[in-house]
Amino acid sequence: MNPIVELQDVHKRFGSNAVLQGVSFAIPKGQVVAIIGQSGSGKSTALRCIDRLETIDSGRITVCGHAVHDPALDIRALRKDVGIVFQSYNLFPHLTVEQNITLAPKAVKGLGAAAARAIAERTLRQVGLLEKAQAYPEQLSGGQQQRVAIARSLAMEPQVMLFDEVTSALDPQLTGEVLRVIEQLAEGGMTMVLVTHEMEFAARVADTVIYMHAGRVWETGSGAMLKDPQTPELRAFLSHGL
Ligand SMILES: Nc1ncnc2c1ncn2[C@@H]1O[C@H](COP(=O)(O)OP(=O)(O)OP(=O)(O)O)[C@@H](O)[C@H]1O
Repeated sequence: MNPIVELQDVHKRFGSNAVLQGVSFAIPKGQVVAIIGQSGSGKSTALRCIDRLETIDSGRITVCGHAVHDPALDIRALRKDVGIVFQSYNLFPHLTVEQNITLAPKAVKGLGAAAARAIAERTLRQVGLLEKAQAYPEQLSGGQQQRVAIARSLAMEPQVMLFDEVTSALDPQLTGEVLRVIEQLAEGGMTMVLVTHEMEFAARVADTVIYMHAGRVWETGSGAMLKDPQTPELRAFLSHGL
């Protein structure tokens, strides 16, 4: 089966800092990949390259048929197929939850008010927050705001979802509710890439776990890899944490 996301020998540097040094991996449709690794190992940069938030120096990235490495890429078309959720939720504070969600479907996809509202209703139900449609972000907990951010992304009906440490800013009791939403998306067959520090979650939900170290993919395997690491680097990472 053709992968829906593929990175081939991707290199990226910021000045003298070679952040990605030949990263390759491929994700079949419907699979979940978790990228783990020490702070600064290049996880977020790899994720951002997939959505062309960073341009790469060399290598190839193909996402949903888009040649992301190509300078002539249609970025708008790529972003319709790829949703990304960050650690910070970036909701508009002066708009209701529903207005936050319907904004892009109206502006980018040209949907009318009723169709956009129907999508907001569906995605809010998906994240368990239908009753908050008319609330403002400040009236919600951090976990609820993050779930709205996920609903907002889903409202564009992406084929691939990228999650960049989406629970890092949350208290432990709010982390669970966000992870449950991601797990339900996985069960629903969404193709996803998760950059995460939640090891137990990565081991349970991801089809493939990728351990990055110093800008390279060091080990790749199923969740079981985290119980039986092969390299001293992954062993050290798992025992010492971040
Ligand atoms: N826009 C940028 N300009 C310059 N350097 C950057 C930029 N973005 C990232 N870096 C550097 O690239 C390296 C990798 O950063 P990246 O955020 O990809 O790591 P990470 O593995 O996701 O770390 P963390 O778990 O702390 O988020 C770091 O040294 C970081 O300082």
